[in-house]
Amino acid sequence: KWVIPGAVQYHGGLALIWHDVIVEWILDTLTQSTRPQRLLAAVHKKATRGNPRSVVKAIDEFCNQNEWAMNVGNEKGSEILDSVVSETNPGCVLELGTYCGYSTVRIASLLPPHAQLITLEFNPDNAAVARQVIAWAGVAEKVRLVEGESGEWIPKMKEQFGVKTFDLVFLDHWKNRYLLDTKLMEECGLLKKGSVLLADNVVCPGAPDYLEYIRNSPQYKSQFFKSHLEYTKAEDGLEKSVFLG
Ligand SMILES: C[S@@+](CC[C@H](N)C(=O)[O-])C[C@H]1O[C@@H](n2cnc3c(N)ncnc32)[C@H](O)[C@@H]1O
Ligand SMILES: [Mg+2]
Repeated sequence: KWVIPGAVQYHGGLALIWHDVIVEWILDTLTQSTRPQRLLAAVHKKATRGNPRSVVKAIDEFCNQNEWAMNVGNEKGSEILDSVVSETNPGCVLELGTYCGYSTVRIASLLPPHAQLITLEFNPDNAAVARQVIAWAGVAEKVRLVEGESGEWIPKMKEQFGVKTFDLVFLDHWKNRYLLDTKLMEECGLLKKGSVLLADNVVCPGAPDYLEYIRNSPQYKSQFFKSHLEYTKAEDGLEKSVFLG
């Protein structure tokens, strides 16, 4: 366990430098493994195969007790992401940024029968871990994990996967891509009246250009949900934006 200075818990920028750069580098060096590999080991040890909520719980325990990781986390997950998924009851979902599959499992476990979730991840090591986490959770048949860059794959969604439009898009990849990929989804005709965009980390690390666009565009009705950066007390939140067509 790490004794974390108060400033690191409450200051988003410091928290990210500490957990996502310094501690990760130290632990990777000491253990000769990667954070996603350690997270996967915790899933295998603590979660029940075929039980998605036990996978989510095992990852949250690992991140609260052992080491921070960039999953959406339990606070934002249970209070915002789960509610939006349940209210939207989507048939077709796109997730941008899979990492280890934590939010993928959370979303997939709430989908109605026959719904499909496509999740994009460009880091092959993360994707390899995510595949195993998704399989362990027993939600693989609802999930198509696509390895590659969002900018390259969004334009191929219709032709490669037969997608008409997405009912829900969870944006949680690198923050400078939120705006570009939203405009790309619009251009590619992937949004319809009522499609919901849910963007994580709009405060920390922050996506100011995205917020400026989505809050001022007459094509969206947008709402902010205040919360905290995953596994910390630093300010963060999600932006839910409904496409009005
Ligand atoms: C914050 S993590 C995702 C966390 C995950 N949604 C969760 O809550 O469990 C962001 C991930 O997006 C991936 N990523 C970043 N930019 C991307 C892009 N343009 N296309 C595909 N993947 C991307 C990164 O490799 C990283 O694994
Ligand atoms: Mg996030």
